Amino acid sequence: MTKLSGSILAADFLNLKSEIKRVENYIDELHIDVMDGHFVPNLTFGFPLIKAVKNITDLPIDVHLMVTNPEFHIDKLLDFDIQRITVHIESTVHIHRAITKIKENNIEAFVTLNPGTPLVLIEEVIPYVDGVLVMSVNPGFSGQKFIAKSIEKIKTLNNWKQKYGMNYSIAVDGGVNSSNADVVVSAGANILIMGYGIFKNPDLENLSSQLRGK
Ligand SMILES: O=C(CO)[C@H](O)[C@H](O)COP(=O)(O)O
Repeated sequence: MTKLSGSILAADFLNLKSEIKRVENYIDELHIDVMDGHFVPNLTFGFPLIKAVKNITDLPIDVHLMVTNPEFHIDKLLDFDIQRITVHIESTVHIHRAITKIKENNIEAFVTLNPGTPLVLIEEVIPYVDGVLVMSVNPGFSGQKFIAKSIEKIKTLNNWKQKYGMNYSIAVDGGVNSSNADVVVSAGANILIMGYGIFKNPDLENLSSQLRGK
């Protein structure tokens, strides 16, 4: 089943409540990018924003830590009743420790990798994760163009499910929209994270009815 996840980076933050209310019936979850201006060249609010979003909606929340030393922040995130924490392979030398800690607290753990990072770097932790997020843009900003080579990564990850006898999720984030969503799903992705594709989409109802449940 394909899930749609709204990346609030593309929302109008001055009207965050109405932005979320406008899309919440058409999506399955919200994606919050926490950026530190160091791991990625952009800054966002961390915990106060998560708290604000939790007060607005009951949608499940995926927190994507685009920060160096993500393990410094996992304890604090446990206070927020979130569905998932996504951690970059490039951001810590202790990825196994970070994943284990997240899972011990009954939160889904996803590992993610930048477009320039080969899949082989995450292979060792595949047996421990609930899912893999393929970054299909260089992280930091909404509204960038989908990097076509990401399709190969999605296909390989899909094949690895058999290799490892696992049924982990495959999420994709960056430049996904109405025109390429079908290709991304056919390659094996089951969670489509979209900023512009959801918050700036005048025909979200149509996209949602086409993709959800597929
Ligand atoms: O991680 C991201 C970019 O770094 C975001 O999730 C981003 O908001 C995706 O937006 P879009 O779908 O418009 O590319």
